[in-house]
Amino acid sequence: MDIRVQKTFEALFALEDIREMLRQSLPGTGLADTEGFNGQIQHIRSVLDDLEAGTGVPKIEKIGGTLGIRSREEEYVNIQPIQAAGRLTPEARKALIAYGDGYSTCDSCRKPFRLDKISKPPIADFHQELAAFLNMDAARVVPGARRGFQAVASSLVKPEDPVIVSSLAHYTEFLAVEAAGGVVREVPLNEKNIVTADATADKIEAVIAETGKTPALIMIDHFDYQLANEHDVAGIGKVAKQYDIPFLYNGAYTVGVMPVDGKKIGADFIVGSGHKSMASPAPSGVLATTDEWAETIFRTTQMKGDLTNRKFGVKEVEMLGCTLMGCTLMAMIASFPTVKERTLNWDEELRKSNLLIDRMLEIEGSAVVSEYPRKHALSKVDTTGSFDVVAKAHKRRGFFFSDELSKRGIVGEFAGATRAWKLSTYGLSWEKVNYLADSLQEIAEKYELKVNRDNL
Ligand SMILES: Cc1ncc(COP(=O)(O)O)c(C=O)c1O
Repeated sequence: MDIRVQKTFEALFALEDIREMLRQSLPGTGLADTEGFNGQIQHIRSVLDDLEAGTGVPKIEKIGGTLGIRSREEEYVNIQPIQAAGRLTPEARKALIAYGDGYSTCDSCRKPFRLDKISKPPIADFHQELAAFLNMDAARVVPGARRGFQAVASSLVKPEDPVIVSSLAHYTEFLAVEAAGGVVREVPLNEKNIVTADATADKIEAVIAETGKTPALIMIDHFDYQLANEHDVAGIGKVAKQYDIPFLYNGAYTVGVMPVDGKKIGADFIVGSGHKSMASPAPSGVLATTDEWAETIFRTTQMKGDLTNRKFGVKEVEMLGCTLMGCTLMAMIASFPTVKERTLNWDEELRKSNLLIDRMLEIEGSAVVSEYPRKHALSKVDTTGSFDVVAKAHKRRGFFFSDELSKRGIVGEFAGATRAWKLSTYGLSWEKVNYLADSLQEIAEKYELKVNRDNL
């Protein structure tokens, strides 16, 4: 179904739901049956009827505007670097409405009273599917990848313990280590801005020589947030085994967009971000582990009340009992079939990413800062020698570029950024990627920058 039609159906269902809720909560007030309300529902219905009959063109923009629906994906080419793979599926949007109440997932919570054990809706099954999806033994949902780092660091890192991270590690890894009292030790990048297995082993040796302590944990991002370069996680997994150091694989930029096999990588922990890469609302994420570590990370409380003797033995300490409740989790579950499916199309996403970068490199003075050819849909480019030259002489300065892009229906770049900036092609159709590439070259030529189309 056309995405605009799908969204319109959703809007209709939402309005009908709201009307029903108002009828139930405020019966007899007529609030739910005003002329405007019913008229709007009627109007949307007729538009959809026309569409079905093949006779009408829907004025979706108008309907979307009335309901406040964000329509950036349908009407624009959105190159926002970090939102692309987190955008919700229509199924997730429906789940948000249906499960909006905070504890709505808990209606059928029965013994042993824990989120990951609930069978209706099928939350327990989802946890198993998540673990299988990552080829790990156990999984929990967490409020963001950062809470996954925190759970692991808090379980394994003691005060003053060194923890190995990448020189491109995300700041939330630093904070997780700091909260546990540990100290980060960064692995340097090689000349291609990659973290290698050898450099990791050297850093471990250096830390042992300096502190007399074996690091308590290694945390490495498969693709980092600055350049989206791919780091040698499988090699680092082997090094971690050799030194007997637990290894946390940060899949914030991979879990949900490309296949991730925890056992193959040799990861003891896999952390993913729902709102970054799993078409889920914030804050959501996943923490998966092996049987070897599950009891440590998902340990249950031993605490007993001194006056009441109360115990809550089934609750997991690091999860604070239960984690994602209500619509956040249900939307994650609703998107999961699509998410699983789309990881199989990663090669195609890479072809689109490379097509765009190739065409951008045809603009004289443009460069790619990320490794190239691209292995990710997110890239950092440097247009200091092209669009920024124009910006310097333009009365709108750096904003000329955003003006030109938005005139062409392209959004999501950081307004005013004409030097080094990030963009993502994730989820864009071929048509949109080609249009984007054409537009960039068109803007370049408009301002007399040379475009070498030799590769075409
Ligand atoms: C590489 C990387 N790791 C972790 C995170 C944190 O993810 P979350 O927002 O799910 O906690 C981010 C978020 O920007 C990231 O880019």
